[in-house]
Parts: sequence; C-alpha cells; structure tokens
Amino acid sequence: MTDLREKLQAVYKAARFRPWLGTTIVVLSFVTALLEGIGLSFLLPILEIAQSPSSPAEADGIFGFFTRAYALLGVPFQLEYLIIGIAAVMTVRFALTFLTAWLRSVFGLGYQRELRKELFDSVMYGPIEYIDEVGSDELLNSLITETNKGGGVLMMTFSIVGTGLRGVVYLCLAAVLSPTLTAVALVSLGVSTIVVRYGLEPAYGVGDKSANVNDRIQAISQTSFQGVRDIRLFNMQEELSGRMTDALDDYLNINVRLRRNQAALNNLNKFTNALVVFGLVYVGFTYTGLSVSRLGVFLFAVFRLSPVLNQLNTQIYGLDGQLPHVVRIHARLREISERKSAMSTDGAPVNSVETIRFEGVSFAYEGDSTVLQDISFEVGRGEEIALVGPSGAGKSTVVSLLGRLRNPNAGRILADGTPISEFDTDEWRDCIAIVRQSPFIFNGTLRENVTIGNRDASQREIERVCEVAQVTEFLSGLPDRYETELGENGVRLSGGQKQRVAIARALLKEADILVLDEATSELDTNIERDVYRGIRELENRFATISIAHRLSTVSDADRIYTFVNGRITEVGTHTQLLDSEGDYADLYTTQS
Ligand SMILES: Nc1ncnc2c1ncn2[C@@H]1O[C@H](COP(=O)(O)OP(=O)(O)OP(=O)(O)O)[C@@H](O)[C@H]1O
Repeated sequence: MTDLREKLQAVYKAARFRPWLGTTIVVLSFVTALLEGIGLSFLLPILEIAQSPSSPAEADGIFGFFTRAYALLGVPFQLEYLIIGIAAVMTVRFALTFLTAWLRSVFGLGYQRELRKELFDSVMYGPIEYIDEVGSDELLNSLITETNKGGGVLMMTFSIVGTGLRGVVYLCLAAVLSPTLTAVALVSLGVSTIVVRYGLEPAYGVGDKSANVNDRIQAISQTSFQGVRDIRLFNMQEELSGRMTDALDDYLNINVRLRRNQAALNNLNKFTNALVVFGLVYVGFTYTGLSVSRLGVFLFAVFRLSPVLNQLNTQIYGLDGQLPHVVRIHARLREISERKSAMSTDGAPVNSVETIRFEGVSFAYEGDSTVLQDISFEVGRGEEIALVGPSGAGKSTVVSLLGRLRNPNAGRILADGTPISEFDTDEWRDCIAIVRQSPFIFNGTLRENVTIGNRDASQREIERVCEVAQVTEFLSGLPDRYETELGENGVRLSGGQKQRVAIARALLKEADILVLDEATSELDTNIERDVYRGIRELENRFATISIAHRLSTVSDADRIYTFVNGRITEVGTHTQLLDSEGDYADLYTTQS
C-alpha cells in the first residue's frame, strides 16, 4: 500500500511539473485518438460506397454521420471525396502525433533537468553530514542515472495516457457497430491481458534491484578512479575488477530479466489477443447479422484495439520498473530538506570580527561518542594561537565547528560576543579562511584556483599572496605561470605545492580569521618558516589558529592549547609548556 502511494505520489509530483504543458499533451492525445477513430470510421462509408456507388445501403449510425457531415460541408458523397476526407484526417492526426511526441520530450527532459537542478542545489546547500553519510558516489548516481529515469517516467506516463485514449476510441467505435460483440471482445481481451500481466513477477521489485546495482557500479567506478594511485601501489586492480565484474553481471541479469519479462508480456499478449480476434471472427460471422462491411470495420477496430492493449500493458510494466528510481529521488530530496530545515542559514550580517571565543563547547558526531568536551579558548585579531595534540584528539573538529559545517551540542562559539549561529552562514564563512591539510584544487588554472575567494583581485594582489605563500618559489617551473592548467585535483602539483596554492587563496580572501589546519605539513621546514613569517608580517593581521603535529611549526604562537581525548589539558607559550612538563612537553620529547 505504501509502495502504491509512493508510486502515485511520484507520478503526481512529476505531472504537476508544468500543469499547462501536461494538460496540452493530454488534450492533444485525446484529439489524436479521436481523429484516429474518425479515420477508421471512414472505412465504413468507403466500403459501402465501393460496393454500391449509387445507393447507400443505410443512412443511420456511422454512415449517417458521414452523409450529414458531407452534406453540411457541401461536398459530394462519393468515393474520391471520401478518400480525400480520410487523407485529410490522417494528415492532421499524424501532425498532431508528431507535435504530442515533441511536447512529451520537452516535458520529460525538462522534468529531468528540474530534478537534476533541485537535487544538485539541495546537496550544495544541504548539511555536510548528509554527504558524509550517503557518499558522493550514491549522490552522483542519483544525479545522473536516477534523474534520467525520472524524465523517462514522465514521457512514459503521457504515452500511456495517449495509448489508453486510443484504446477507448477503438472500443467506442466497436461498440457503436456491435455492442454485444464488443462486450464479448472486451471481456476476452481483458481477462487474457490480466492473466498474462499478473502471471509475471512485478516490475517494481526488479526495477528496485536494478537501481541498487546502479549505485554499486557508480561506487566502484568512483573509488577506482579516485584512488587509482593507491590501487596500483597496493595491487588492488584484481579485487576491484572482480567487484566490478560481479556488479556488472548482476546488472546484466536483472536487466535481461526485466526485458525478458517485457518481451514475454508483449508476445503472450499478442498471442492471446490474436486467439480472441479469431474467435470473434467466428462468432461474428456465425451468430450476428452484421453486413460484411460493418463486420469488417468492427474486426478492424478490434484488431487495432488488441495491439493497443498489448502496448498499454507493456508500457505500464516498463513504467513500474522505472518508478523506483523516481521514488528514490523524491525520498532523497525529502530527507535532505528535512535535515536542512534544522540548519539555519539566514541571519544577521557580519561586520569585521576582532575576537573569537569558544565557551564550554562539546560535540559528538551523529551516534558517536563525544569528540570535544568543554572546550574553551580565545583568539583576537593580530594573535596566533595553536592547537596541538595527538591524532584523533579533536583539533580538526574545532575547525568544522568554526566553519559551521557542524553545530556544537553544548556551549557557544562567539564572535565579538555574538554566537556565530546567529549570523548569516554565507557572510560568516566570508570572514574565515580555512586551509586544510589536503586542499581541493579545482580543475582550472593557477589564477582561477588562487582567486576562488576573491575573483576581483588585481594581478598585484595575486602576486603578493603568492609571494607570501611561497607559490612564487615554483612559479617559474610552471609552463604558463599563472595561466597553467593544474589538472584534476591539481594532479600536476606536488602535495606541498597544492598546500601553498591553498594558502595563497586563503590569504587573498580578505578574511578576519585564518585557520591553518596542518596546512604546511608537506612543506620543508625552511619554506614553512618563510610562509609563517610572511603571514605574520602582513599588514592586516588575521586572528590566526594553527593546527600542527610538527611542534616547531607553532612554537612561536602566542598561546598553545594541548588537546588530549577531546579536552584541553593545558595552555601556555612554548617555553611555559615545556617548563610545566605536561602533555606538550611529552609530545615535544617524542619529536626531538
Ligand atoms: N565525519 C566524521 N564522522 C564521524 N566521526 C568523525 C568524523 N570526523 C572525525 N571523526 C572522529 O572524531 C575524532 C576527532 O577527529 P579530528 O579529525 O577532529 O581529530 P584531529 O585531532 O584533527 O586528528 P588529526 O591530528 O589526526 O587530524 C576522531 O576519533 C575521528 O574518528
């Protein structure tokens, strides 16, 4: 029942995408079906007139309709004019069929675009923990494959409407000619269709499995391409190739099954329908007193009705197989929006920030134990503090909280006395420049990468930050200097060079707070010292927070906070902490 509701909701949401276009398609489908019926009805007067040109046998029913229509238009009721009439109707009918198919594509592909845009934006502006949980491979699959099927579902739904309307017209025509025989035909075709349809396994379940395998293929591909270097170095190609083979085999089996079922459905339908039509020919000739031309047109209508029912059945089966993809997208969009509503994004504007203060901040990742406990520290503009401690102590989590990628479970983070949660998120993030240990380098030029936080920067400003960040140290080795393409995730740069590009772009951002989270870990100590000296000598000094394992990096900081198991165990300058012989002194001893 829930399944059915979800399916109907998915189709309903899709159909509501552009109501006017949807209505136009349905109306055009109806007119096309009507013209198809009129075209088919022309056969009756044509056959009658062909048999006895001078005296029409009767002037009621369908025949009467045509005689009256021709008289009204002032056209002679003769064979050649009847042929011209059917040609005219068919011309309009096929022109409308073309137009309907075109509009169906506009609607279906437009909906696909809309879904892609909505999903992309939801993820872009949604909570970061959702991406962590779901994984980028699954999201990519949703964005590319599932939205593609989403557009297909809509086109298929309109095709089903068109096919259904044609079926109704054939049925009406047959009913006008012989209601009893139509009832017999309808019951026989209906029963055979239902028996065949429900004799097969449901398409929705098979479609759902197919959607799952798609996810797996996407995940394996992404892992394999992104981790290609480690995969080669650890000789994992065989393992990944095996996983891919299994996934592709499953995909093959599931989709062959789906198509086999569709083909079985199609052919069984055709077969049973043909039997029904032959039965009708026998019954029609033996038990009804219909004229040959009437019976001929009746059988022709039933002949056309039978493939329509078959097509309808196959289309509905195909739609059922595609629906899981759309249901998943809607579920995903719903989930993101529910989580998003818990995040506040709008808020007060931010002026320049002088002081940051953590007051008793505690935090745990969803469902995990506490990572930060009662953390308090302060940093002001022009100051430099350092967070040090063993791996996993919670230092980078502090950065995530500061960047509002996560929210504390307890305590407050204040900027000049105001909780940062009260600020507009975008404005707040404009105030902080964070450099992570493995920064992301965009696939573009050095200039594009350095200016991502300040596109209007002048050449002089760019050169200046590149000098401070020691990018200039390797600039002359780049073929096109600032215009050099850095490749996917900076594949043309070394780890230390990427870190320097990231520092340069952080400095260019004109922020108030600078966070260096292991930002110089891959630089040699000389270059690292030059980078830090350059930053300290900048005119508009930041409030700087440095995180480093290498204690020599931060020994000049104004205050050093030692983190152990999510708590700050001590604070002081390098000399004070060495003198106090606590955790910092222990760390220092192990490094010297
Ligand atoms: N996204 C996440 N989801 C769940 N747990 C996480 C997540 N990120 C970090 N953690 C956990 O939080 C704890 C603190 O991690 P964090 O990265 O803050 O430590 P750190 O002191 O910066 O370590 P390192 O010096 O190694 O970078 C670790 O136990 C880690 O496993």
